[in-house]
Amino acid sequence: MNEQPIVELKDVSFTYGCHPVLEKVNLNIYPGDAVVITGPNGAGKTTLLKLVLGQLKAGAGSIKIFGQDVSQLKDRYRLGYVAQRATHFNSQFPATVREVVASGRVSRRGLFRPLLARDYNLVDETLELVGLTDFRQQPVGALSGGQQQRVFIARALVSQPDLLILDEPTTGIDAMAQASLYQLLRQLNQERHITMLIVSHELAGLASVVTRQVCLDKHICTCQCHAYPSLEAQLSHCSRRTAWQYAK
Ligand SMILES: Nc1ncnc2c1ncn2[C@@H]1O[C@H](COP(=O)(O)OP(=O)(O)OP(=O)(O)O)[C@@H](O)[C@H]1O
Repeated sequence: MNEQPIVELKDVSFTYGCHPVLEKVNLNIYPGDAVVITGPNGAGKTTLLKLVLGQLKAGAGSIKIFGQDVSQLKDRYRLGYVAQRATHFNSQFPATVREVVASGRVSRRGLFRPLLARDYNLVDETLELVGLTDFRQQPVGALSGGQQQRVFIARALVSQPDLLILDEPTTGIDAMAQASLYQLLRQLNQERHITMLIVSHELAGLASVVTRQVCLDKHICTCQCHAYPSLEAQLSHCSRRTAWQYAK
């Protein structure tokens, strides 16, 4: 592939104190990819996302985002991030859905520059895209878990990121909300061409969304891009592998 990767991890290692978590991890993500990272609890998946976001610094190796060293990246709004358990929201929190989504525009505009009419137009378009137009004036704490997850996806999308990063996006939401979230993610990737990096254990549900799966165990990241006749076969292999790792 000649295209420049959006994310390029080369021999990345990371240690919390004296507890090694990632060792010589290599991973490239290209424009248009929808990559899911799976692996057992404690494998280092969230740690890897934090390294990509520049929230943690690798102990060894290099991380490039849009071709720049992650520590030099200026346009942070190009990375849209929905954290794990983003939906564990205080139900008394007074902000409306529209206000929470609009706050995602601040990183694009700059902290001291007020939002303009065109920013609010984009907020409303994004609310429409995620199916929350009718809820825009409601307090975000009053929404269901699945609806709140959409609010946070909209908040990440409204800065018009080149890469959307989602950590366990389906945690705590029911099967119907999960199915509609998968449909939204598929639409964002296939129709809007948004590149995605998703951490999830929900392999079956994501089969129709992702273009590639990466299995992360504590030390090794294995990309099995072309080894299987179908994505389903690849996912099935990785599920078995993960189950085996749990059983160890
Ligand atoms: N701030 C921290 N300080 C010390 N150790 C940490 C810290 N954060 C995570 N760890 C440890 O690092 C390892 C990897 O954690 P991480 O959260 O990246 O795993 P994960 O694969 O995302 O797990 P899960 O699937 O449970 O979310 C775990 O053993 C965890 O206990």
